[in-house]
Amino acid sequence: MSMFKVRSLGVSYGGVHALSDVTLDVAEGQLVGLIGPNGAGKTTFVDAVSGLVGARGRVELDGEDLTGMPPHARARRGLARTFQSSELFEDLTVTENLRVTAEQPTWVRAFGETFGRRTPPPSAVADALTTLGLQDLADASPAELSQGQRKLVGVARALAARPRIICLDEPAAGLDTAESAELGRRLRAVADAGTALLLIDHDMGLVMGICDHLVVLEFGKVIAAGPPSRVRDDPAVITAYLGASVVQPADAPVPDGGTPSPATGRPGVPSAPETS
Ligand SMILES: Nc1ncnc2c1ncn2[C@@H]1O[C@H](COP(=O)(O)OP(=O)(O)OP(=O)(O)O)[C@@H](O)[C@H]1O
Repeated sequence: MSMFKVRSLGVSYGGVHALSDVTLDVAEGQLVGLIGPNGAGKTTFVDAVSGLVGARGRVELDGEDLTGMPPHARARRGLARTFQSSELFEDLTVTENLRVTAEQPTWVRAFGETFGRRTPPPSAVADALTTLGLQDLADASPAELSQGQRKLVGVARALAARPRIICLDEPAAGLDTAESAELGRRLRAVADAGTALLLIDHDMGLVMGICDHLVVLEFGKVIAAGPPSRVRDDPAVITAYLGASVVQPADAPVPDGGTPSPATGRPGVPSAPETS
């Protein structure tokens, strides 16, 4: 059953219709990928559902209407997100970075509990470190971490707030293949443990390999949705990624995910990862 429901979401920046009538569902523990060429509206979607930009339509979490709520109120109800350029607090250890989201000031906690709001338990930080495989780095400072580890800490920090869903905006950007694969394994573990994920990324090996369901945007509209195996063969998706002028036979080799097509400069057609 759908836990996160978005209905007919629309966003316009002046005359630019960045999103039009986008509907999307995420079930508990489901990992849904939101993909599309550059400028398709993916970040705008996350900005809109998290309340950072005004939008038409409706956003619902666990049956509660979030539409019109400010970002902090949506976060309090369990909607977390990461940013494309999410930075860690460099003066804090990994554990302390997680505590920033996990621990609320006493008065906020008391106020929230009075009105029945969720309060993350003390184990939230330890659980997030374990799920992301970061226990051995708990006392490290961000300067000591690799790029891949920093991304894992960013996800752990969102997870430490015990959200119902995390929207991840390009978490694999800048990672090498091995780091991206490790991130994928950890994201799958987060979802399998019950936290829903909405994953935006241009790394098609990652997206195709771990997502349960994909939604594809082009020019702010949904052009395809379904399981990865079906979406990757959808003619509208192939055209969106390669450009309308390029006709690609079904069995033709495809460029790697994220590699610009020479014809269009757009990222490669979604391709399934190789399985070993
Ligand atoms: N603040 C803004 N003001 C005006 N136009 C904007 C603004 N933010 C985004 N846009 C436009 O909205 C459209 C969608 O942009 P968005 O960043 O959501 O796409 P995206 O799919 O996330 O792209 P990318 O994969 O490159 O990150 C684009 O045409 C973009 O130029």
